[in-house]
Amino acid sequence: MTAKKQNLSDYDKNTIPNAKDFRFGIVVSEWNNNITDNLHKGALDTLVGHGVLAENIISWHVPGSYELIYGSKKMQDQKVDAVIAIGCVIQGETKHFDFVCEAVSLGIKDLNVLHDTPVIFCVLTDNNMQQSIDRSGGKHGNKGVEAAVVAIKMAALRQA
Ligand SMILES: Nc1c(NC[C@H](O)[C@H](O)[C@H](O)CO)[nH]c(=O)[nH]c1=O
Ligand SMILES: CC(=O)[C@@H](O)COP(=O)(O)O
Repeated sequence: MTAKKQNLSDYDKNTIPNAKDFRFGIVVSEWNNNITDNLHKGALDTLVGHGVLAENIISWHVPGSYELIYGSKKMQDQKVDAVIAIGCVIQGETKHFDFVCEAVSLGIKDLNVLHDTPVIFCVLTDNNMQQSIDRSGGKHGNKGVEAAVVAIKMAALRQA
C-alpha cells in the first residue's frame, strides 16, 4: 500500500513563530501564470494570516522559472528576511524541462549557500497541467501555503 500523500496546505499552526516583524520577498514566474498566481495567493494569504503586514511583502514577476534565480538574488537587496521563489515547470516534448528544472533548483541552492537570506523553492516540476492544478489549490493542497510556512520558520531560524 502506498503511503498517504501529505497535503501541501496541512500544517500545525501552533508551531509557527509570530511573523509580524518579518519582511518577505516573493518572486513569481509568469510562465503558467494560471498556476503561479494561485501559488502566489496561497503564499500571500498564509503570510498575512500569521501576522505579516502587507507592506512588508514585496512581490516581483519574472518571465520564467529560469529567471527566478536572478530575481531572487536581486530581491535580497530589499533587506528581506526570506525570499519565496514561485514557478511552475511542466514537461513538454523536449529535454528543456530537465535543464530548466535542474538549473532553477541548483541556482536557488547556490543562493542559499552564497548569501544569508533563505530562498524557498516553491517551484512545481510536473509532468502535466493537472498535476500542477492539484498542487496549487487542488486536491493535494497549495505549495504556496507550504512555502510561506517554510519561509516564516527559516526567517526565525536566521534570527536565532
Ligand atoms: N517551459 C517553461 C519555462 N520555460 C522558460 C524558461 O523558464 C526561461 O524563461 C527561458 O528559457 C528563458 O530564459 N519556464 C517555466 O517557468 N515553466 C515552463 O514550463
Ligand atoms: C519546460 C519547458 O521549457 C517546456 O515546457 C517547453 O516545451 P517543449 O519541450 O515542448 O519545447
